Amino acid sequence: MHSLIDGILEASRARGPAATELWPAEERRDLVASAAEAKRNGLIPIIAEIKPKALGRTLAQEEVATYARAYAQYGACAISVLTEPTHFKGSLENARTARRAGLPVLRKDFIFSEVQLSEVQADLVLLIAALDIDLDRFVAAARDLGMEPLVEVHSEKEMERALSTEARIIGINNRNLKTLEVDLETFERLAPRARDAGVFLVAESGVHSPEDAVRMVRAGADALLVGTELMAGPERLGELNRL
Ligand SMILES: O=C(O)c1ccccc1NCC(=O)[C@H](O)[C@H](O)COP(=O)(O)O
Repeated sequence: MHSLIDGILEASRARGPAATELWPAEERRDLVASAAEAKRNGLIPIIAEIKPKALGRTLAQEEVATYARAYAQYGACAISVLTEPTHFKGSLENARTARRAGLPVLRKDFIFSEVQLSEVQADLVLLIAALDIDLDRFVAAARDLGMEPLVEVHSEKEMERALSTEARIIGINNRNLKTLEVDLETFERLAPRARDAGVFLVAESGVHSPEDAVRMVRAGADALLVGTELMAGPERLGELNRL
């Protein structure tokens, strides 16, 4: 793992868990249904990310709300919110604020203990296979809390591990968490195996142009997760999600 990630995990351990909140089941929003609706509307389903790190600073809640509303307006199928504060300058509050825009919210963080799962309400929660957590246990624990797990992989071995769980949504991260290099070929290489298994497949990271977006869809993505490009201008979503 890159030393940056080691630092993130260390900081999280030092912070300790935030106050527990219980998920009200009737409020849950479904990524798969939302992606299907985007497709019916002629759009590439995009999970648009609120990634303060891309701007090099934390965001005021008003700014988070503005991004979230713009993402909804430009047809995102969900919003990903980085909640990690140390490196990504995110917060749990950002997830709560973003959810008011009406879309499903994915909590994106580095989850290595079950206690973290209860820190904030979300519709989906990211579980990173590379963190070597007990995926079966975490997938079940996330569902128990009313959150759908999105299991992220970056290699064939991690893909097999993810497919051996009850996960219904798998994300292939084009960013290598050991080197931080980004290569869209990663998705193209790993996608066929997941397609055969029939899971909902998300292409994560490295999408910066309509050509990149179409490339990921042609390779089998059911949805794309885009951060940096959209933080520079949420209106870019209106160009990226055109089929
Ligand atoms: O984005 C980073 O620099 C990063 C570094 C270390 C671990 C994870 C990292 N990113 C998390 C993500 O998964 C991305 O924010 C997300 O996939 C969007 O990627 P992008 O569109 O390339 O910003």
